[in-house]
Amino acid sequence: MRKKFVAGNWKMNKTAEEARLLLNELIPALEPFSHVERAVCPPFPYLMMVRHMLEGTNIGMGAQNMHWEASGAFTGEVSPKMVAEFCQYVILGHSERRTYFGETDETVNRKVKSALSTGLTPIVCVGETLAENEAGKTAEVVWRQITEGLKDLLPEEGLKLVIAYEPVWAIGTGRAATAEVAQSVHANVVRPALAHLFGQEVAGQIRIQYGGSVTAKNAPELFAMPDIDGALVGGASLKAGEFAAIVQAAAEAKA
Ligand SMILES: O=C(CO)COP(=O)(O)O
Repeated sequence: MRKKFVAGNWKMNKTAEEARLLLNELIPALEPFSHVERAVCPPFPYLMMVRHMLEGTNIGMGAQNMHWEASGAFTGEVSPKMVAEFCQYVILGHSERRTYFGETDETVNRKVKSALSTGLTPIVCVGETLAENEAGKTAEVVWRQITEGLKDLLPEEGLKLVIAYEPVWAIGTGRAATAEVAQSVHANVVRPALAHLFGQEVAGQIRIQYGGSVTAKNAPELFAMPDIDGALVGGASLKAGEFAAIVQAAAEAKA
């Protein structure tokens, strides 16, 4: 049985004060749903503050990116160790990083290996663009992103991964994939690609989140699907009530 996992990707949003206010509301609202794994992923400058605020709760925290090198002359970058001082998770290979910051399957692969060797749980994002989707290339693109992005890992490392399927056309558009479409990609592409790398048994234990315009309204339908093991939430994670309602939907899901 895979434990549902809902993470909020705040992206480049909120002032420190707004972040503090959001968490003041969010922490008590998330408290009752401890059988769902839940995490917030704030911008780097707030990690220390948020770590303090989450002390004594079982709400996790992730960073939104990191470099693969341990240290050195990489102006503006943050190392895996720096992230691991504060966080359990790190989002890697988000489509916004691939699109705007030149990340590739190869750099994602380096980052995943570094994150794992530093004890972080990578949330590895994959997903096709609208053009790729319309050209019927979803399976091909997602298969490549997984098999290249996660290559040369041992099955026991595979076990520690979380995958987020985030179709680019669904991100921030208000046009989420239907539960059936997301389920089909999770079950027919993502999990088989994981099985190809790590074997069926390991693949069956890896959580696959869906991301892209997840709201309190569409979350119950998504979470009812057998291979949708949670969500990576963008816009809706910036509002305490909305994010808590998504976590509640995960807590109440039958699948
Ligand atoms: O990119 C996302 C999470 O990483 C999804 O963003 P939205 O929920 O705003 O569509």
